[in-house]
Amino acid sequence: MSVADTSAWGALTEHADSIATRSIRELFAADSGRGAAMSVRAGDLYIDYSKHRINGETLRLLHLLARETHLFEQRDAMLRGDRINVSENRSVLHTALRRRRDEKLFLDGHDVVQDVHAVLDAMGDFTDRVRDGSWTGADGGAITTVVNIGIGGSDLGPVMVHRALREYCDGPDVRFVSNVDPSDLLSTLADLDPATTLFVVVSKTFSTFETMANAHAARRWLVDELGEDAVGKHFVAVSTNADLVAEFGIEPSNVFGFWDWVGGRYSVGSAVGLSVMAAIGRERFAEFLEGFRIVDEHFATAPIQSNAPVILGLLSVWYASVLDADARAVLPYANDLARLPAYLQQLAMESNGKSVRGDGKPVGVPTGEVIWGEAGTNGQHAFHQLLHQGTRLVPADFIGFARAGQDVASSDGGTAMHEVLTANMFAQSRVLAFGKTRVEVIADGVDPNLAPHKVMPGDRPSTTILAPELSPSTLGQIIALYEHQVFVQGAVWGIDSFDQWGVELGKASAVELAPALASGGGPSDAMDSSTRELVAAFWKERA
Ligand SMILES: O=P(O)(O)OC[C@H]1O[C@](O)(CO)[C@@H](O)[C@@H]1O
Repeated sequence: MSVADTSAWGALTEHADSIATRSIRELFAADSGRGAAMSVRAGDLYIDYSKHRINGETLRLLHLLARETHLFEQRDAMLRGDRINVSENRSVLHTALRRRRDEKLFLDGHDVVQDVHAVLDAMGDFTDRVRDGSWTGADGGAITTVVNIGIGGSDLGPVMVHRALREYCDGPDVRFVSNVDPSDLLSTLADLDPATTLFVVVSKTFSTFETMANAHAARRWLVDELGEDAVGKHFVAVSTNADLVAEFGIEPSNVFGFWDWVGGRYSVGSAVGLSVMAAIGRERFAEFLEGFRIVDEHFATAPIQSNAPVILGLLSVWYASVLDADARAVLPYANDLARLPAYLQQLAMESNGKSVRGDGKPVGVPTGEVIWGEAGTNGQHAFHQLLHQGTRLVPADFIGFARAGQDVASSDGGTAMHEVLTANMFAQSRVLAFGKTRVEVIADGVDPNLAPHKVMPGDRPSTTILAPELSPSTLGQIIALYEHQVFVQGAVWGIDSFDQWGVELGKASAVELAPALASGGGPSDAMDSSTRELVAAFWKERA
């Protein structure tokens, strides 16, 4: 059944008209306990969802929507390993990656938790050796730099986590190459010595064009300097495709596997996190996985009223589908989380940027969200103007931390910079929600002619996620929170959130066009007129 055919859907669309008559300011005025009532804890995360365009009736109807779309049955099906990725006939078990060693989860009669821990042990042994210098390069020296080559889910997770846990990195320098733009690889290798460099080629399929192009170029760079025999000491792989890895020349003992039941964008807790483990060590990586597990447990067991991913997932459906919001801003008030918006773009948009349901029928309501953002306070000096006074509805997620890893005094010498940062975060969500009326502006002595420019409409929704500190555990908790939020959206919409057919045609088209841009190529009459002219312009410029 389409979400649009549920009784909750009809009631929510009617309810949207009535909630539109009451601003967030009015909703707060009517209930002095709203801030406490509309907040929830998941593990170490305190999540405030009070500054939304909702009241008790909205939540009641969203809960009804969850029940009518069998959200909890779908959650349980995912967690026990049913093949809920219907278009690829696969289980979806990234949650198995964070199960404890003594747990069991049988898939087709086989305990996958044992497999997960066997790979984690192998990753731990390998990264211990890289970190303590006993894994040596071809000339007997220790490895000082690890270069992760991958793209999409084989890059965004490791990049984001490595940067987020910067203060925990005490292993080799780790760098990332993803783009097929040669400048990415060349600038990364420019100051490196092949003798002390280790490449981790990460590709679930081991056939992604960009990754293979970069891996082969890196291989040539290494072999030119150290010879063919050096490859085994300087290349390891993370993949589910053992045959193609062997063809590349990487020894089976240097391959860290994962499984078809881990989607690329859900894979940072698998062997895809190998370079992160090299940077932070196996103990910290275990804490990272434990963070995920804490929120997995919460998602699996908390009642609907206090289940954070369920609440956040239903709220995002409310905005995206009922209130027609196209976008959501993700605003981490932590510079080390600067890559979180990019990571969440893939997680949310590759998962739910779809218009048909798992059964191939149209979803029938607007789906997906354009996720974007920037670390605070930088965003305040760029796009917050539109958030505050523009005409578009853009719900925002603020993410902050009570403690900074390192802190310094602010300009007044008394306040710490982290306190200023957090004051900015709280101020932004407050101003977005409550705004400033004309009466208040004029009471401040503003010229009435200028007042319209200074009125802040308010009524701009946001969620605030506050954690004690940015640590491996809290980072795992935040990622799992978002993973499950995305699951909830997809389940309500009836979407298969775990395939990505939409990116395939573009890849095939690039392969088809490549000869026209390679030497001896050029425009052809078979091309559409725009592509033909672009190819012609490309060749003209090259000449
Ligand atoms: O790990 P692979 O197989 O190289 O794929 C990389 C990325 O390409 C995609 O398949 C499509 O962009 C992503 O889902 C995936 O994360």
